[in-house]
Parts: sequence; structure tokens; C-alpha cells
Amino acid sequence: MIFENTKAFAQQLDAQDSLHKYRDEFHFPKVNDKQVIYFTGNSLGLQPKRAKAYVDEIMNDWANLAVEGHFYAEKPWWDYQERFSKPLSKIVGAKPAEVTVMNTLTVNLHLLMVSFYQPDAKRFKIICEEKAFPSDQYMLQSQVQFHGFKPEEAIVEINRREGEHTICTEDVIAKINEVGDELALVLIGGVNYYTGQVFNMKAITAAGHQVGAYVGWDLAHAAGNVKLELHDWNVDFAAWCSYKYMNAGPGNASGCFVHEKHHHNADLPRFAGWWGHNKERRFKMEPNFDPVHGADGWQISNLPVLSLAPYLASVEMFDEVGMDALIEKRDQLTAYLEFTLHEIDKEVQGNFEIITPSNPSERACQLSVFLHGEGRSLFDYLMKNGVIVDWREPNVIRLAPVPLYCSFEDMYNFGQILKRGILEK
Ligand SMILES: Cc1ncc(COP(=O)(O)O)c(C=O)c1O
Ligand SMILES: Nc1ccccc1C(=O)C[C@H](N)C(=O)O
Repeated sequence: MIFENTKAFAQQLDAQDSLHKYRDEFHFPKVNDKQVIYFTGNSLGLQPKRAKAYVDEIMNDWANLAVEGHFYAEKPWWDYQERFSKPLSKIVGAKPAEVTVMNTLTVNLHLLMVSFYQPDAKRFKIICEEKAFPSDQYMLQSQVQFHGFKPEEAIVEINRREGEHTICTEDVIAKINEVGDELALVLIGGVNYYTGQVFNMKAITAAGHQVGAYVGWDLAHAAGNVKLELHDWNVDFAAWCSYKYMNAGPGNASGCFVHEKHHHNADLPRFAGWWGHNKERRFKMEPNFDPVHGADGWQISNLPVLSLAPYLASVEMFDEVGMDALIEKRDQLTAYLEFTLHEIDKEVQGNFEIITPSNPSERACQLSVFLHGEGRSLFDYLMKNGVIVDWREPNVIRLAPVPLYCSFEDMYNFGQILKRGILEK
């Protein structure tokens, strides 16, 4: 499609957009009494209006039923997580028994590493991407140290090529083959938080398995954003947070995937708790752990239902919309933002550099842009003028035009505000 950088054209795209109505399903912060242009759904998604009723329901059941709510609430608390199985499994391309919700992201990755990182003197290395999200780096360092290894010997990072911003799939695969039978685990962010690069999860997972390693993914920036086929890609495990593209609220419960091929493996170590115990026998208070055969078997504590409630509201909305429709709009919206940036760059004779891949199969919702020659004052200008963006020193802005609630007109208006911010400097 040939784009135009005009308000009328943007409005026409909104008029043709079948998801445009979902914008009204969200609460937007306001600046100067006007709804903001929100580009930070990759950090904290907006609040779906329907989330409050789900939380209120639990508060009311707690007030009216107290302990009886575990079994007699309309949505009983004791197996509340099962309500996620079907809709969440569709979002990540899994079978219903392969997903569960519990804890928070880094905690879940640690717990899954208990099962899927069992190093020995020969096979002890972990491959991850250079500049992984810091929490992942700390997690991996502390895991290898916990097993008595040195991070500098056990952790192998895949580097970018000289002068490039993103990582080549061939380089990941070459490194996997080079580390070979010393490789215990590949654990990478499926979408890089900084560049927005989407990794070829299918090819990398297959390459890891070829040399006998387990392969897991941190899907913080991928869940609800990219098309995932975790079951078919044969991924061993994955975890994601719910507060970014999944709009479940700050710090809320994480989702996990464990491939069904591992569900009956009694030799796989795990840290257990009563919520992972055989559902029918859970309240018989037996001494020996008999795990549920499914991702639910990795549950530990009884569920934080107040935190699951807004997540459930959101997952049901995703189910209504469907990932295919979402992705179709995502690609058009991201492309329109990219076009707008190029247009404004020309108009202001700027020097913008988009470091996110331009190939649609290697990117999703986010564009990360170097605004060469600009400084923090531009970020302040944008924020003051109702554009919520994420700024990383020295001058990278990350823009996530989330398809559920951002509009084409937002992209046009953002371009105009950006232009004024640069010209008025
Ligand atoms: C890729 C990635 N991993 C891990 C985290 C940390 O997650 P949490 O604080 O929920 O454990 C984030 C974001 O906060 C992230 O973007
Ligand atoms: N949960 C947070 C709490 C406080 C500040 C940032 C976050 C983020 O999620 C950052 C996000 N991971 C990012 O890619 O920027």
C-alpha cells in the first residue's frame, strides 16, 4: 500500500480497521486534558476497562464468601488458572495442558531452569544473546554459580557483527554447533527488548536440539505480540510476563509453557509445592508429591487470584480478537509509523536511524530509533505534549504502536509533534 503522511489518510486507515473499536476498551492517561499517544505498551500495557469487574468479582467473593470462595465462588479460586488454558494456549501456539500462569517472569525462568538446566562437568554451557535484558543476565549468572560454575566459562553470548545492531540467525546456529556437546541450554529473549528484533525461534530451537541441548525462551516482549507456535516448534519451555502486550497490570502474574513431551518425565527435577500436586488428591494432605501431568505440575503455591483476575480479562479479549487479526494490524501500523518517521526525517533534515530490522518477519510491534543529534530535551518535549515514549541514553527512543489500542491517526499526530519538537528546539 502507498502511504500518505496526512491526517485524512490516517483517519481513512482507522475507518477501515476492524480492531479500531478496541481502543475504547482501554483507559488512557491524559496530558493537557487530551488522551495520550501511548508507545510504551512494551513496558506496561494500558488497563482494559473490563479488568476492574474481574478484580471486583474476587473482592466481592472474598467479602461475601471468605474461605468458601476457594470452592464456591462463581469462578472458584482453587483452579482459577485453568480458565487460562484454552485462550492462553491459542495466544502462544500451545496445547491447553502446556500452559499455566503463576509467579512472575524471572522467578518462573529460575524455576524452569531447575528442570531444564542440569549441568555436568561436560555439558554445562548456556547460550544467550549479547545484551540480554539485565534480569536474564543476573538470572543466568546466579544459576551457573549455584551449580558451581563460573559465568565467564559457562555463559556464551552471541554477538552482533561489527557495525550491526541485530543478531544474525546464522551466527546463533553456528555458535550452537561450535559449543556442541558442551551446550546444556539455549535461553534467549524471543523479541529483544532493546532492538525489537524477533529471533527465528523455530530454527534456533531445532539447532539446539540437534546438539542435545534444551531450548527455552523468555517471551516477555513476544507474548501477545508475535505469532508463536511453541508446541510445533518443539520448544522445551518458555515464560512471559503479563504486564506488557498482555495488559494485565503492573508486576502481574507470568505465563509459562512446558512442552507436553516433558509432562510425564518423572526424572526431571523440579521445585514442588502443593498446587502442583495431583488435583483430585490435593486436599488429602498426602506426604508424597504426585505432580499434575501438565504445565500446572510446575505450580507451587496457591494462586494469587487478585493478580490473575485482570490477566483473565485481558486473555479473554485476546481470544475475541485473535492473534491473526492483531498481527495483520500490527504490521500495517508499524509500517505506517516507519513511513511517518522517514517522512518527518526528510522534513526536518534529521538523521534518524531505525535499528529494528525493516524486514517484517524479523520485527513485531516495536521500532527502536536513534535520534542522532537530538537529546533528552526532545524526550521531555514529547512527554509534555502527550506522547509517552521510552528513552534510553544516549538518544534511542523505543516506540511500540500496540495494535489493540493505538490508531493510525496517533502515528500521524506523533509525527507532527516530533517535527515541532525538533524544529522548535
Ligand atoms: C526480556 C525481559 N526479561 C525479563 C524481564 C523482567 O521481568 P520480571 O521483573 O517480571 O521478572 C523483562 C521486563 O521487565 C524483560 O523485558
Ligand atoms: N516491569 C518494569 C517495572 C519498572 C520499570 C520497567 C519495567 C519493565 O518492564 C521494563 C521492560 N522490561 C522493558 O523492556 O523496558
